[in-house]
Amino acid sequence: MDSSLFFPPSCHSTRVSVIGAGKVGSTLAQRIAEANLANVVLLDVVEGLPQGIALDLMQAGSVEGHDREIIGTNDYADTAGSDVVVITAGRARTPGMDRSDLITTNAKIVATAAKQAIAHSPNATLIVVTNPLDVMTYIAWQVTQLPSYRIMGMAGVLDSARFQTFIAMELNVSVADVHAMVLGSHGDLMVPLPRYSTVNGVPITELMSSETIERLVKRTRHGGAEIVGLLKTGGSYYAPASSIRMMVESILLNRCRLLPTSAYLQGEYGLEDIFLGVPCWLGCRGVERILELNLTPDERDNLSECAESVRRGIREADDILKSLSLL
Ligand SMILES: NC(=O)c1ccc[n+]([C@@H]2O[C@H](COP(=O)([O-])OP(=O)(O)OC[C@H]3O[C@@H](n4cnc5c(N)ncnc54)[C@H](O)[C@@H]3O)[C@@H](O)[C@H]2O)c1
Ligand SMILES: O=C(O)C[C@H](O)C(=O)O
Repeated sequence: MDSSLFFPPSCHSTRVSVIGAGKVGSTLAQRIAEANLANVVLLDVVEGLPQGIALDLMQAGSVEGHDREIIGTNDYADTAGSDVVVITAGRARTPGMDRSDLITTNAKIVATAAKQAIAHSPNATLIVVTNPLDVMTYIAWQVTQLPSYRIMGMAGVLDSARFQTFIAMELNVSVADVHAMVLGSHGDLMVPLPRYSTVNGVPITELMSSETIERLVKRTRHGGAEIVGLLKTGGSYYAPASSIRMMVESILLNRCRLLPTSAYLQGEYGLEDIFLGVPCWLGCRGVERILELNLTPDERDNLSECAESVRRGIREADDILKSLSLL
């Protein structure tokens, strides 16, 4: 029998490359394959790690019932032609650390990873996850020179998911009805927006006292540190992987969902030349459009404070990368 009948020439399958096969990267690979969104290439510097995880995930696929290919590799050539590249490579913080303490280690990792990944996939949309998030997204943009709409950072979906969870837990209602919005930087200064957070359209300001809302806002701002304090050896990864999956899906399926995203600002919210969390429509071109919400003077001031702290981080990262001739 002619075996070519069983192996027709392969056609283009959507491909997502995940750089960094640690907790977040490997969980994301699982989420993407099990949602049947795309084939996945998982890359790490540790030999055997991405290969082992990919093989394990492929074998899970035979039970989960998807035919997605998951490749593990240490070679960027295997990521060629990716539609989306996600960077999760780098160190995670441990108790007592701030995300900004990771700048020295992660700036170098992200700069090298972004450059190599985009060299092999020049048409990809790039999503940065490594912390400190808004600083690392700026670094990736600087080294790749991608058009700004094709590069973004994931944090707002995760921070909003945390706020949504805490609201649902407090009111004892289904989280499916809760929609929340968190803007700004991925750090203690982030800007949760109770005015734009609702239970099936009803603003939470109608459902809770201002003291309760303030308590939930504070818990959201420290949501990452709360998990780091419990896990001790690193940070969260299930909710981050779900959040990245949602962004990847909106891009690959051109769903144009309105998601809080660290995006390049060129005058929006009175800010320029910075990546910061703002509401964006994500579609096949990446950041299709940024929504400028009406903010109160306090909310605007909080956003400016976020921008200042991100700028300090960018200056620190730039100095490190220049000293290493990476910029
Ligand atoms: N933006 C967010 O909301 C968010 C959420 C969770 C985690 N994070 C961040 O994501 C990063 C990864 O977290 P994790 O829990 O998966 O950490 P992890 O330690 O489990 O995994 C990191 C992986 O990166 C790999 N790596 C290191 N240098 C590399 C390089 N040059 N090229 C390729 N791979 C390299 C390591 O070998 C490791 O496997 C951390 O910086 C963490 O703070 C961000
Ligand atoms: O808190 C961390 O260090 C990881 C991540 O940014 C998170 O918010 O869970």
